[in-house]
Amino acid sequence: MHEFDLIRQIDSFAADHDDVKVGIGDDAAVTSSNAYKDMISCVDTICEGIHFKRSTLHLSDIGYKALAVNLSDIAAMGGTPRYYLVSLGIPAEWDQEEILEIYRGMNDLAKRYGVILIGGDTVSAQNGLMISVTVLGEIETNRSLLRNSARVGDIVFASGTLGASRGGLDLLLSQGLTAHRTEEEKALVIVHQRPDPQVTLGELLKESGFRIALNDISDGLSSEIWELAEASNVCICLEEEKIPISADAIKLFGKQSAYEYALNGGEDFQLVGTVAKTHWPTIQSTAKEKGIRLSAIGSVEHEGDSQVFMQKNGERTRIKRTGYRHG
Ligand SMILES: Nc1ncnc2c1ncn2[C@@H]1O[C@H](COP(=O)(O)OP(=O)(O)O)[C@@H](O)[C@H]1O
Ligand SMILES: Cc1ncc(C[n+]2csc(CCOP(=O)(O)OP(=O)(O)O)c2C)c(N)n1
Ligand SMILES: [Mg+2]
Ligand SMILES: [Mg+2]
Ligand SMILES: [Mg+2]
Repeated sequence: MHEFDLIRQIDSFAADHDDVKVGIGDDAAVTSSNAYKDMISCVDTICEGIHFKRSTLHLSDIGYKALAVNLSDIAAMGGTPRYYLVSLGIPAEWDQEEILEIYRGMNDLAKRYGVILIGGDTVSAQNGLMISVTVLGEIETNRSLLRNSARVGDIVFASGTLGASRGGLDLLLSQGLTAHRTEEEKALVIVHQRPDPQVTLGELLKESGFRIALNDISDGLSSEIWELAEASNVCICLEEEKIPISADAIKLFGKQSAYEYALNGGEDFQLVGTVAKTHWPTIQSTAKEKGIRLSAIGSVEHEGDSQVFMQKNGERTRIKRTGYRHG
């Protein structure tokens, strides 16, 4: 199985319909709701052994993260999350109190964003806990921020810092859940266990009214930037020195590994996007007023050929799409 190939083949079953504004291929689907609003829907699943182990997430973190990864996809559309449904596949060794603790973690995050649990499904499973969350959100008609909106001359930007989640995962896999940790170590671990979905930033970018292409960083910057380039059919060049690498990751793992984690580690759940150069200072300062860091990390150079390069000291190399891939 090859994740991206499989999805491309599955896409041939998706019929066109006037009410489907965005189907397979972006962070979430956009469908007509009424004259004023579009509905935004997404589903992401996390599986024991693949997305978490008992040694990497507390029970409450499993719930928190299962919802957070979906709020992140709604944020990547500029949408507002409203409702969620949860599907569970539960192996025999998991007991009821453990599952309820997972829900407590999910509820912590749901309350923060006013997202309401409206249903789900519960089945037994043979190997490993599986938790799949569907989030339904909304946005004003035709205002979604899509991956295919990048244009020549745009600034490429990223929110927050990158590489922390993969650093945190390294620490958790080597030290376990309950180790005594330094402040820097704690900071990385918390990003891995309880990533902060950028819903406020997504809404703020949408509110700007500017043409903005947007994607969230689940698989890694290298992979997400390729998705923007391919969806928009443009060539993007990033500047290595401008990538906002987590300072804690640099301190603990050194600059080279931290850079690798920022590019390919994934699960930072920050946003990466593009905006016209003239609008960049406005969105950067609006975000700053809300305490959100946005960094310019590159630019969109030409169209007609999707490519991504990394530039350093005047030399450029083609970025490999080495983010996380299932299969
Ligand atoms: N099994 C599937 N059937 C139908 N659509 C799918 C399937 N898996 C993924 N997709 C769609 O493919 C696109 C890419 O999915 P994915 O890479 O998981 O997005 P993201 O990284 O934003 O969560 C999305 O539009 C998603 O809805
Ligand atoms: C135990 C463990 N091993 C490895 C990882 C790293 N990892 C698992 S899935 C993943 C990518 C993100 O998940 P995916 O299902 O591809 O999310 P999507 O792109 O659909 O949002 C990463 C980096 C992890 N979180 N935990
Ligand atoms: Mg996404
Ligand atoms: Mg997904
Ligand atoms: Mg996702």
